Amino acid sequence: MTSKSPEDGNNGVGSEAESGIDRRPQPFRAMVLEPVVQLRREAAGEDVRSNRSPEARLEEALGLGAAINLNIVHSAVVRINQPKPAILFGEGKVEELAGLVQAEEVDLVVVDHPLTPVQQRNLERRLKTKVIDRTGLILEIFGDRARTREGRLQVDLAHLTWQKSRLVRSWTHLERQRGGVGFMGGPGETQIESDRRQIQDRITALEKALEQVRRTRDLHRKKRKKIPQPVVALVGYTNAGKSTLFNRMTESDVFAKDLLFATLDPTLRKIRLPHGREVILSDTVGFISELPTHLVAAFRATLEEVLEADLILHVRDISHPDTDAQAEDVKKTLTDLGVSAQTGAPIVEVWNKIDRLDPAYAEKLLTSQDGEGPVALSALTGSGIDALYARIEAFMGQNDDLFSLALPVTDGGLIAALYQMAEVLEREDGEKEIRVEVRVSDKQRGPFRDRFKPFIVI
Ligand SMILES: Nc1nc2c(ncn2[C@@H]2O[C@H](COP(=O)(O)OP(=O)(O)OP(=O)(O)O)[C@@H](O)[C@H]2O)c(=O)[nH]1
Ligand SMILES: [Mg+2]
Repeated sequence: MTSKSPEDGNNGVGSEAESGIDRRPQPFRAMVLEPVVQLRREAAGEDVRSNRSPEARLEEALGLGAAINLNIVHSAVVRINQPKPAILFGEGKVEELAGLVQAEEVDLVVVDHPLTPVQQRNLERRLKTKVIDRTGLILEIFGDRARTREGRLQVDLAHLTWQKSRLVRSWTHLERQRGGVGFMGGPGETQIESDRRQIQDRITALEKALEQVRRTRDLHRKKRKKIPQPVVALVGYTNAGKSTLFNRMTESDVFAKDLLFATLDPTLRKIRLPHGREVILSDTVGFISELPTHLVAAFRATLEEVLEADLILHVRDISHPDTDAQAEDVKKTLTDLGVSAQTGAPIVEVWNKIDRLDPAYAEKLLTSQDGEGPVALSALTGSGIDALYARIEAFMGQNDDLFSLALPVTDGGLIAALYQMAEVLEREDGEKEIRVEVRVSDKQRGPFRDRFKPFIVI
């Protein structure tokens, strides 16, 4: 649940002074490179990246850059015949890039490909500027977005674990927090080296703090479990439209933007479906291809809402050229998280953004829904949303039980408990007893019977 405490403010960078003076540092002049390793593509039969064209991948990388407000002055797909262990690219290419970095006054080079610590360091030396890879960039975005205490702790932990595993100087948002000015202001290499022990100490401290936060969360969740509403979780690739759909369904206004990783902290809200049933809807962080595994792990706690959901809606941007590859990535991440078709909650695909499709095709999708396959809709315009409600209701309703009860009017506690555990469909207050018709969900059936058995009429 998103909670804002006074300390949950900005991460330091980009916060504006009360006086209204904009103290934001100028955006970094960045260069984004999309390496295409020919050999690797052939060898990597199951590499999902190879399902995407280099241009599409570059575009996503640019989106990631934009998500952290980089001023991208140059971008290119770079073909590599054989990756060089020391510098990834060929000698000639590095020379050329170094010239470009100088000419364009580039402060940061993003390489959308995993870099070994050695490659990163060598490239930084040769290009005379900061170099980060995809993981580094995603960590930066997450660091920038995390608003709740738990979110920040998780990102810090993921960042430190990553840093420790690489044992190499790299700028991090932690350094910025320590008072640096933006990306470049961190301490020097020797300091990081000497900090290595401190990194471990901080990791231990963070793990402890997270444990505490999680315990509190657990308590909240246990409390929630006592309420009868089932949980419906929205998952999907970043920018698929989860938050937009969440806002439409909850009539609320969570942050939804054409921005990768707009949402980081989970949000839960209760909604009433057209037929009266109440469910809790949860919006969460989006997934992306090659989401670093330790980041997935760090966000496990956050994603527990998803793991424990009664129904998962997999929101897809069906208008995106890479929608199939994105769907594969999401499924893979869900599997990594331990949600599978066999063991986890049922998953319904929601094909979003049909307003961007050819109208005839969109119409066909809308009219050919069979109540079993994907639900096509537009979160933006609202068309098709009723079919989604109907689907959720069908899912929720299929295991419901209806009961008639006669309760003594004198027992207020009992009646309060009834409203906690069941959905009251009808109520008739008599002199001595209250007659009610109720609907009880699958997961409440056991406790409900234990408590109300003597009062059940039918
Ligand atoms: N045309 C169109 N645009 C949509 C639709 N749904 C969402 N969008 C747009 O897609 C962009 C991303 O929407 P979000 O709701 O922020 O996506 P998200 O899945 O929450 O993204 P993250 O939080 O980054 O994972 C926004 O610019 C939305 O306005 C839709 O049905 N049609
Ligand atoms: Mg979102």
